[in-house]
Amino acid sequence: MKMDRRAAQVTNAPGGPEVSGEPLEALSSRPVHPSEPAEGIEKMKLLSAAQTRALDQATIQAQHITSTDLMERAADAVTSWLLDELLLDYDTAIHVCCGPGNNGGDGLAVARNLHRAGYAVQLWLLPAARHSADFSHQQQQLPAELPAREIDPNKLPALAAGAVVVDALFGTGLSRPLAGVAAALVRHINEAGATVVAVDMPSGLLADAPQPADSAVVRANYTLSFELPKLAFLLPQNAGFVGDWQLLPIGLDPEVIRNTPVDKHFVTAEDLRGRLPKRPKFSHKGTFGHALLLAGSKGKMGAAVLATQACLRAGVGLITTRVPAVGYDILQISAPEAMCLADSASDHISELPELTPYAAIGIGPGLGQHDDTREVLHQLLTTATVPLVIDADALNLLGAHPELQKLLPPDSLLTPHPKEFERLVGEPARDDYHRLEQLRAFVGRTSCYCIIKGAYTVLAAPDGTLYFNSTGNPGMATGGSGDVLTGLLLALRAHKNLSPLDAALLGLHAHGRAGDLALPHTGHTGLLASDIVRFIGPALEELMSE
Ligand SMILES: NC(=O)C1=CN([C@@H]2O[C@H](COP(=O)(O)OP(=O)(O)OC[C@H]3O[C@@H](n4cnc5c(N)ncnc54)[C@H](OP(=O)(O)O)[C@@H]3O)[C@@H](O)[C@H]2O)[C@@H](O)CC1
Ligand SMILES: [K+]
Repeated sequence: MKMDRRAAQVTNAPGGPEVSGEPLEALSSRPVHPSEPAEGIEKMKLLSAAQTRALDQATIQAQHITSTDLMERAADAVTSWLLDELLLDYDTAIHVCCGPGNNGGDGLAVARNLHRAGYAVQLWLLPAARHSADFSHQQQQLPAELPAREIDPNKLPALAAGAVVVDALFGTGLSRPLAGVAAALVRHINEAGATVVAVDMPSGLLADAPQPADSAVVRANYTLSFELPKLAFLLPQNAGFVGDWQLLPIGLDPEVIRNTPVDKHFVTAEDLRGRLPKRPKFSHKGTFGHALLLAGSKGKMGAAVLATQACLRAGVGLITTRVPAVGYDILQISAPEAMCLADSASDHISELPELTPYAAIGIGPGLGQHDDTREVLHQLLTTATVPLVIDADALNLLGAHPELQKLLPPDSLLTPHPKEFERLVGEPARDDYHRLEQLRAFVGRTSCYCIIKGAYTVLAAPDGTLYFNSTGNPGMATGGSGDVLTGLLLALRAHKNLSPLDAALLGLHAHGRAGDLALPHTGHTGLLASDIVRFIGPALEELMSE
């Protein structure tokens, strides 16, 4: 068997050239106003398990098909993926393990497809008191030469290391942690060393809620999800179960998806393309705003430099960077396009400059947590009347002095990583789901936008809607990457014609995309924050209106 271990190609996710039914041209020519919500971010809604089942039913009604037809589509999509992407050999042992519901029904149809195509399939059924109607229908369709054997808990199937296991035990219908034979089989699969391909969900994993820590969950190499991703795929605690996830289109009804209300989105390039206004021919530097950045302290001037450079590359009209005196030459030499305002203190920032000229203000990269700097932050929060982007030590100061959080102007954008977020809210999260609850509570309390950085950075809007970013790569987990994000976001917040939400979504996407564009030149290991800076321009260009 030849293995093709590609990364999940979420940006190649299924879908036509339309965004939520609205032609792209219409989106790009749409006027954008600062208060406008991010309409059209709905290409990849994150549905709950119950909503997924409802979508299944609604598709069947809307398209006048049977549930078996839909199951056949799902099974055909999985079969094609196995043949085209996993590049199965005819002599590879393929074990298809089926549960009692429609996930098991998918598995039966896949086994039948593979068997007909001449592959060496062994079919295993979990003992169950009841089966779904579609499962029973699929069972009747099995050819006589493909026996379905019931799993014997005392003699679990022998799974060789070179085998492929298709996990079709449980999908979105999982209602409780696995126990008994199911749990024993899952643990057996996990220990086998075979290549495990999960149909729709790794069995034992809930689509949208945590399961008890010691639950049996399949550790899949690949998870093939139908049409839309699940929240569970985007959380670090589930990475070991989900593996590389892929989306297989099965024609679920776009109109029904559009009308399904959700509070979580997976944001794709298709959602954002055309949302960044093109630079008009007669623009001048005032059109794109004058940003102020307060950053740097002795020994941490690199953060100020990287954020300044990123802000410039993201198309800001002008940037003035406030640095401690020690950083003046460093910044002037490293970012000659920026203006520099040196503080009277040598090693830290101790004075807030006059704020009148600025369209947006960023604070935090390399800032340090000196008492004087805390006072500067305090003054900034009480006097600023323009959008704020708050990062790094400014967040740590907010965490150490919670009374300052009450002063946060609405619509400020905070950019913590998980540890900074924990300091900000003053309490460790029990798990990734709890962290999302904390995030929602935080933005509800402060009326701010807040992200939590990670493989799928999540942005929470003040109304609690969550937006998961789809770009980026592990090479970006490197010093200075966050400073680059702050500079990029600052430039977009200074942009006159972008709403706070669009600025944040475009900035997060472009940051990850710039890292992805840098990757062929650097590899994961050699990727530096300054490489991300280099590709901000091309990444933003991809999102620009015609
Ligand atoms: N939606 C779509 O777009 C499409 C969906 N499709 C497919 O359908 C799948 C969903 O099918 P599904 O609803 O039948 O649920 P599924 O995951 O098979 O399990 C339900 C069964 O398991 C049982 N059970 C539950 N927990 C258990 C436990 N811990 N231990 C033991 N038993 C447990 C439960 O019994 P009960 O809870 O009633 O006791 C019931 O019998 C979906 O993931 C996808 O693969 C595609 O075919 C087409 C497009
Ligand atoms: K499964």
